[in-house]
Amino acid sequence: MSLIEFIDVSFESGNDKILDHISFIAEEGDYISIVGPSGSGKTTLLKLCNHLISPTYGTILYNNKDLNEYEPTELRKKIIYCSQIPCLFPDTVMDNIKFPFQIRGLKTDMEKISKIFSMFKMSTDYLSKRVNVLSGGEKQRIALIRALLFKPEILLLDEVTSALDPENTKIVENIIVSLNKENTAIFWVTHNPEQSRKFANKLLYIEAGKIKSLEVLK
Ligand SMILES: Nc1ncnc2c1ncn2[C@@H]1O[C@H](COP(=O)(O)OP(=O)(O)OP(=O)(O)O)[C@@H](O)[C@H]1O
Repeated sequence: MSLIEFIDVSFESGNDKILDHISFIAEEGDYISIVGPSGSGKTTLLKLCNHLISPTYGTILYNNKDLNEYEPTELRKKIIYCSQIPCLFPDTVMDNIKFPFQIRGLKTDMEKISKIFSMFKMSTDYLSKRVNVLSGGEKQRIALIRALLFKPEILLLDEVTSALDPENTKIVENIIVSLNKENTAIFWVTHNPEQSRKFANKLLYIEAGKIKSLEVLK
């Protein structure tokens, strides 16, 4: 079943065509690797899916309904974007981790938090640390933990292992694969050729704002 559908979507800024009339369908349970040269429009595509930006032409459907018809805050509980440079509040790790509970009007669940930290093989001692003392790789993992506390329908990942060592990259990849098995659709922008083909069922190749191919891998 169609989960996200781009129908003739363009994104322009001034005279620049950043995405140029692209159309594709992502289905439930898809794991799509998005690849292409630097500046080809990959991040722009992810931001459109999350309604952080809007198409200047064309339509995006989510569950067969125009993305514009969803209330952005509600949409972003279901479609979560993790940027390459983690976007964390400049407070403690705990302040960041509490956020997904707060926006849902829920009490912070320490058991749930401990469980997810252990999945990432991270100590909960990080909770009291301030974000500004964390390394780039630690920030990437904290942002992922925050994104995964409540299972998204679609997870948009933008080079989220770029600052991680091979061991932590493997841990993150395994977590993402398990999540995909539980039916979360994954869109993963990566410059790592091995990572792009290992787990995905589709490979979307973008060049100069156009889709050059959508290869079915499995
Ligand atoms: N809002 C905007 N206004 C103007 N130009 C933009 C805007 N957003 C992106 N661009 C430009 O569009 C192009 C595509 O950007 P985008 O970040 O989507 O590329 P990318 O494929 O993700 O690149 P990378 O692999 O380097 O992260 C770039 O040249 C960028 O500078």
